[in-house]
Amino acid sequence: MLDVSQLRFRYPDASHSINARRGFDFSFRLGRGECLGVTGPSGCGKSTLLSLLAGFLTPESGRVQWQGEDLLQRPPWERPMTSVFQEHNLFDHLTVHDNLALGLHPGMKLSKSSRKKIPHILHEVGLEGMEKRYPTELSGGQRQRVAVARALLRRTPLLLLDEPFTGLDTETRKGLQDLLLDQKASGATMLLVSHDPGDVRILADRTLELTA
Ligand SMILES: Nc1ncnc2c1ncn2[C@@H]1O[C@H](COP(=O)(O)OP(=O)(O)OP(=O)(O)O)[C@@H](O)[C@H]1O
Repeated sequence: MLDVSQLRFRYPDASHSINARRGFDFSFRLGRGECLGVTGPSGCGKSTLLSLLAGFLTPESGRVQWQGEDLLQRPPWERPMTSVFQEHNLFDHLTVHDNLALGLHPGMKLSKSSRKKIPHILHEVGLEGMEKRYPTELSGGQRQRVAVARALLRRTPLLLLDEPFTGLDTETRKGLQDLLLDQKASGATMLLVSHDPGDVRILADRTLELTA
């Protein structure tokens, strides 16, 4: 279970937003294999919550536990989670293949069976044959699909998804949703930030509605 309790945070320079000045306070619990839809108006703190969980921001106080273990003590790279943000998920100087290989092994040392996973996942996200392209040679939606593919390959127990379907056509969106539903069925726990009630309805078991 992911147990987030009274996780408090305030941006040091929050002068330009009432919401951020007041500070944020998040509490919820999420079981293994569940998806929490995080919704609310622009600026209510959805991305802030994901950054706190991922360890990119440090809370003033509160608790984040996964399976009873305190995650706040761990640096971002040692937390059992993968994030997909709205953009800037990929390394522009690496090919699609190498971006995915990094998801499988930090030193890109892949076994034979791991190597086979790359063309397979590219096929699954509708990008077969694009291994040698660089992210700058892809559309925004294609880059997003590579980012989701990498998150799926990593198979971490927790997935933090911030508007992962932005800019995707209906068919691609449906394909990625099916992949994420499969991942959920095999036990992945997810937080899904989305403005789209349809995405939330399809993937989320519960919603956390944040207010501005
Ligand atoms: N680095 C920062 N310094 C100061 N304030 C910030 C910083 N980053 C975000 N904020 C403010 O904190 C609030 C929450 O931002 P956040 O990005 O979490 O909102 P959000 O709910 O994800 O919005 P959106 O739906 O538009 O992506 C906003 O008012 C934003 O202006």
